[in-house]
Amino acid sequence: MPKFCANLKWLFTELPFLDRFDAAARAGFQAVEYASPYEFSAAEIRGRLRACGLRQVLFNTPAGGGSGMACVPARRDEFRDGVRKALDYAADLDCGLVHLMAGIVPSDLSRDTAAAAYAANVAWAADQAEPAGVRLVLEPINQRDVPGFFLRTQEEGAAVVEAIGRERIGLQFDIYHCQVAQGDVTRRLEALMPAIAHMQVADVPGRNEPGTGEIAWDYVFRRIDELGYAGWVGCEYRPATETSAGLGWLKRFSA
Ligand SMILES: O=C(O)C(=O)[C@@H](O)CO
Ligand SMILES: [Mg+2]
Repeated sequence: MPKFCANLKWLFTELPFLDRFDAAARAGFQAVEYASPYEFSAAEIRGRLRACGLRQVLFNTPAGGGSGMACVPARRDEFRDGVRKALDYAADLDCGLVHLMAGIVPSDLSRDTAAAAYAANVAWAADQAEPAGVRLVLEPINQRDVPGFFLRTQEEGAAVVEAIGRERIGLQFDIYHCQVAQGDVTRRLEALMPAIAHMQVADVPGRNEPGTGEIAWDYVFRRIDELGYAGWVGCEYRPATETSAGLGWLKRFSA
């Protein structure tokens, strides 16, 4: 069974954000991820991580009021400031992965222009991240949840990873997005595993706990193990009722 970390943007939302670290630790998680630490000082978050004995696995570059901006040429300076800020937080929180948010292609921009900006921004960011000991990850997001998001498929993300170098950046394979956008999840896991640096899970269609929808998680988790994936899997789902009451799937699928 893979090792799971709690996504504190989606889980334990019954509590204020800084109280979610203790709740995650009490629920048995050893690591956490979330979208944005920036509303708090790194010292505040570091204090919670240390008090709860939790590891910080991942967070995102600043979203810029949306889903990032790496594909938008006019926002390059804002993008670069965000990467620098993310790397500062990553150093303070001893976080090895940062999700570089691609952004939505503006309606007046051609996809080729967005792709050129994205490639240049990812390359620049990888040059900043490498000496900081941070591996950037790129996540394709389905077009139903985020229409116009730049990275649409797992293969598009993997192609950028291969172009920049998988030892420098990786693919954030969110099984929920893969199922919604493309399906054929385990074949894509098999084909793209060398590029995958992080995974996330939620069931389809409700984006609730594994076991509440159409995905055969016992088979998927078995294939992830058989493929030798040693990274973390983020629990990025909306609890169907209350977070702790919904954690039974961890036992159900690990039996
Ligand atoms: O939406 C998702 O899926 C994520 O992983 C977010 O962190 C990106 O917005
Ligand atoms: Mg995700």
